[in-house]
Amino acid sequence: MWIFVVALVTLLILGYLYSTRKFDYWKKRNVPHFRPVPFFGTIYPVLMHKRSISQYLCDVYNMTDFSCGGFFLFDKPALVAKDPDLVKSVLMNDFSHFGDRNTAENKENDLLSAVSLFMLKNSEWEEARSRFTSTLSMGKVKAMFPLVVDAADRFVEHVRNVELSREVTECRELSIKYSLEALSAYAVGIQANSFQNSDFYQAARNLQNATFSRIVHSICYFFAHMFVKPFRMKFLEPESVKFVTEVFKKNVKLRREVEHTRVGLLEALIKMEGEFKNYNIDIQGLAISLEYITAGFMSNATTLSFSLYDLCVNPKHQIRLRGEIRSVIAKHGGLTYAALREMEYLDMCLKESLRRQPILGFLDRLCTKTYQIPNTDIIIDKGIPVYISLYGLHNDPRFFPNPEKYDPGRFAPENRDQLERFAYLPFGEGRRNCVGVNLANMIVKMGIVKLLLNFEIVPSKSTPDEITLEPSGFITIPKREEINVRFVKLAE
Ligand code: HEM
Repeated sequence: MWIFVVALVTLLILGYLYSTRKFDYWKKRNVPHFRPVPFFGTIYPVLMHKRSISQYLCDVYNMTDFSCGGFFLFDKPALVAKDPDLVKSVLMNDFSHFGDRNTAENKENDLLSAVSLFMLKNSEWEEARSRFTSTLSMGKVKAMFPLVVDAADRFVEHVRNVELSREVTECRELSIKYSLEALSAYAVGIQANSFQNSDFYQAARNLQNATFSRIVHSICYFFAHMFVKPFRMKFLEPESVKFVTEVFKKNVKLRREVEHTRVGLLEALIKMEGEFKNYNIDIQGLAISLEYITAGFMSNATTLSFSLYDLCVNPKHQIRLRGEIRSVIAKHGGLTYAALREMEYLDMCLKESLRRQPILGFLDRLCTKTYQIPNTDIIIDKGIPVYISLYGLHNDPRFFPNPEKYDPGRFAPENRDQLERFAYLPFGEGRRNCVGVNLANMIVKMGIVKLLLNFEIVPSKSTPDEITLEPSGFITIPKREEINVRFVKLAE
């Protein structure tokens, strides 16, 4: 018994000493920081599900007026870059020090996530990025336009047949269906039939569903790497990955057997077999197709639903936008790719919604070489994660006066010069920015345009004054059943 007690006390003392050994890291460097507690560092609000990762990083951002703020991931010091010049250095100028993300490496148990562009590191990332980018050239995105129009037409048809008779429509769920419909025809080569709640829709929906287990896994992938390998964690829900993999393989096989004239992602992935070394279509190819869905469809959908909410509760902007849409379409003789790109007010509205609710609330980078913060004597070591809080920057009154106000005018051409470029980063920046930005813009804008051409979006009896967010997961998610609106048919 005594031996057991002594062993336990010794273990606790050793654990305490180990977990606190770096707790003077930020103090020594005069960087303002949250005060850590043994074993947990400063991130217990995230572990207790009181704050999402994004909210927590915003708390660090707001804690200080200094150019950066420190905190502790368990025993490990980490930094939030606050000053836009420092943000620029981390994301762009000093990319050679910050080329990787601080995500767990887990090739053994979770190969498909490990080879995703989001997770890859070093030279493997460079190669994968050029493969991924080649599937999203301007020409390819333009070629997707008819597929997106088709999906948007089915979206309108669904609203007309099903939603118009409802008092309340939950906008996010609806946007998820449209977004998957718009992406899957290109990315997996099938019509998703989301509006009929198909099996494919269910599987894609579940890939990153905010269940307790997925939330724990994503917190560990970003913040607590030491648990990922021992507990054989997987970033995406395994059963859904299996389902999407089968659909992918079946459709690749079909494409090989029958020559297709359509230019889709699968054709591009097959073509890569002769073009890239270190490329296997069943691993790297599948990872690209899967990442279109994981990185793309929820982000598009949530962005669209926030935009529709903003237009619903700001009717004067909705009316102005509808006016622009009609006049640009009339000028072009139809809703063409060029017409969509010319809609300036649409662009301003979307930018403002992404400012208020960035879908990824933070960017993360890993310091891979000792680094001196410019114009200071602060040196940070290799291995220190550096975060950029998009919530913090996008809601900072220094860069966006009255940040709580919905004001698309901030992004009007005449105001663009006043914008602090590195304080507005909904798609990230630098060489690791969002590879799907053009496609995302096309899909989200098309959804807004088609809906506004056919319907008025008005508040329902349960439309909230403000959207509250889930304090979990790593992407921004509104609370369940939160974005409620009502669709009303426009007078002919
Ligand atoms: C409105 C929708 C979207 C938003 C707001 C969004 C936002 C972002 C952000 C903030 C990042 C991190 C950038 C950084 O660290 O600097 C990112 C990365 C990424 N996004 Fe998107 N995204 C959207 C849609 C898409 C789509 C449609 C795709 C795919 C077709 C996509 C694929 C990716 C990939 C693969 C990365 C990782 C890039 C890399 O590490 O090289 N995203 N996205």
